[in-house]
Amino acid sequence: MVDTAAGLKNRSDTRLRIAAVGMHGLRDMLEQLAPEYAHRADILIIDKGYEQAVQSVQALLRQDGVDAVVSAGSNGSYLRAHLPVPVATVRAGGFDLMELLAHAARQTRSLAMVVHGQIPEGLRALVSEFSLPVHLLSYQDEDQAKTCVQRLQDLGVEVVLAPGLVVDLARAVGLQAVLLYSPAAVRAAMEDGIEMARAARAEAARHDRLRAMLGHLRDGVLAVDVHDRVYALNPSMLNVVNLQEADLLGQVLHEVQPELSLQAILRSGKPELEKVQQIMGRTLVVTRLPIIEQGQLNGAVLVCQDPAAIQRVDRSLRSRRSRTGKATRYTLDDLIGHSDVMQSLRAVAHAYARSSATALIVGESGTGKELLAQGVHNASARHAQPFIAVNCGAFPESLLESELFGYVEGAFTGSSRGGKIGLFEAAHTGTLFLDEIGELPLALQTRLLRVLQEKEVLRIGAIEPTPLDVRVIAATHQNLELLVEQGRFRQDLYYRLNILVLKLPPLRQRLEDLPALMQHLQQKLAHDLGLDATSQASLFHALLRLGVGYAWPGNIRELENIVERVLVLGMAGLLTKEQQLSQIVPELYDRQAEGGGEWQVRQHQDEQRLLEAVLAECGGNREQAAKKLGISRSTLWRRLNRST
Ligand SMILES: Nc1ncnc2c1ncn2[C@@H]1O[C@H](COP(=O)(O)OP(=O)(O)OP(=O)(O)O)[C@@H](O)[C@H]1O
Repeated sequence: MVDTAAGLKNRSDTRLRIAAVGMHGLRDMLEQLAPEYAHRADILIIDKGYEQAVQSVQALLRQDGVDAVVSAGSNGSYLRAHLPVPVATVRAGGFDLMELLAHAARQTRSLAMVVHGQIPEGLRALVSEFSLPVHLLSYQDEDQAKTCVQRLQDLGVEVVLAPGLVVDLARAVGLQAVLLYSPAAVRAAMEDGIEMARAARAEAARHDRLRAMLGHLRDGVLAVDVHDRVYALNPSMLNVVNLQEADLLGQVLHEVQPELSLQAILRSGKPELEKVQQIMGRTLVVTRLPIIEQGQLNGAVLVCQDPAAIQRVDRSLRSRRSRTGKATRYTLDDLIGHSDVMQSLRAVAHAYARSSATALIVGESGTGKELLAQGVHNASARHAQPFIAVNCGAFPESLLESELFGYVEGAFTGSSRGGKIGLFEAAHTGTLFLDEIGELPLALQTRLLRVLQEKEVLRIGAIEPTPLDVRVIAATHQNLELLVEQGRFRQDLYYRLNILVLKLPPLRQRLEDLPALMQHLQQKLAHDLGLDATSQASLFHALLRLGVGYAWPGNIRELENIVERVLVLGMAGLLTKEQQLSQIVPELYDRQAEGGGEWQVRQHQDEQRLLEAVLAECGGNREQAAKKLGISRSTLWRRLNRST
């Protein structure tokens, strides 16, 4: 952070130190008056002018420090311009000056008064009002002071009232000169100096505290004054903007770093809270605040937060508050099936995992939509972040709204204290799986569209939206286009969702995957149930045979249920013979469930693909293939012939 009080080392517990700078007459007066202030400050008298005086004060600053300087005239102005500490100057004027003037006018008719800088208007008025016989002259620097003395001689002035420098020059050419500064004016300057020193000490202490505080902050902080000039910043801010302190400190912010500009705040005096902004190629959460002191706008502060840091805190809060986040179990490797359609689906799913765009999974119930969604999430860069699944058809509208979007405290009667985060927020940085999206009521479709477009969520009853980074994967078993036509699904939302589409085929269209699926489910369930399934090989052969001729309306979930049923009953000794299968899995025997003529035709095609797949797997060995399918060699031969 900038050291505004450059001359102040950490001396908050030591005595104030005042450098009193003056030569000749002023020096004498300073020496005379210094003991009066000995109990309040160390007064260090410097009998030098201009550059030499600056060097002496700087040497003191380097040693034990100086809190303030007291000086007068052009020397005082010079010191003020060249030193980093406050400078109090002796001011000649007012009643004090009138008294001096009246006193001198009584002694001579040829009087002059010389002042440093502008001749005060009051002095001019006084001279003309009382018709005082006084020449008024002024000077800015040493050269002008010499010219001034020359002029005094030309005018035939006998007595001159002037600052120390002119007094010396005048006396050197034989003029009678009186120091312009009265003891009262010098005392007033000493008082000013002590007051300034005290204020500077307090400021330095405040500054140190602030610096220590800002140094510990992880957020980048920067402050500007009313003129947009940077006067404070911390190391974190330099990290954020990747700049050196000198690039910003003392600079006009909007000129050197327009992206950070605080001008709007300096104009409006209104805060701008937590805006997500790109700064130096980084996404940051930026807050801009006005600095208002005693009702006056005195500057502005910029706070830059790294969203990753916020998210870490946020996530731990969310995980404490939300128990809804499900652990994912599946990867894309768990999506069993070697059929062409499944192979290309897996490849497309891997490609979609690389994107963060909204994805839509279409498939009948039980085809593995959630498995696929989890697989995409786990193959994506978000895999370590939450995966949250919600079934849009499982809640009444009002409940679903608060589940999805959350609410603020007092949003409605009965709302919990402190409000509640919605599933969108709970899935922040991760994936939200919206199952049965076709069931989403129209009003919520509008809200969902807003979230997808704006990437921010507005809790029920809230005014400020919360920025959000969630990948949405929606799923449906319905024909969304048809729902759009019927006015039950928003067309714009449909187009938003219909970007990356994954179509899961029903099991009956990929019966060649049946053996692998059945084997996988058998092993998985046996493992889950702690059973040994190897003894049931013949039962499963029979099951596979039956399955090939079945329409599987419940798809893989149905297959899973049947496999489980056979496994459990078989192990319990209640199912020992193939013949008993008709009682255990009657659906596989029920021709009604096959769904009519069209299915029959497709079923034969599927059967053909299954036979060919198994045959290929066994390298054309019909005996092995028949064994695998649980049918006799002759049946296999017959079926292959029937298909051709
Ligand atoms: N290709 C597959 N490979 C292995 N298991 C699968 C496959 N597809 C689905 N499953 C299993 O089938 C069951 C149902 O899958 P999932 O819940 O993902 O289906 P869904 O389409 O989301 O169902 P619904 O639409 O009824 O919610 C799960 O236990 C899943 O593990």
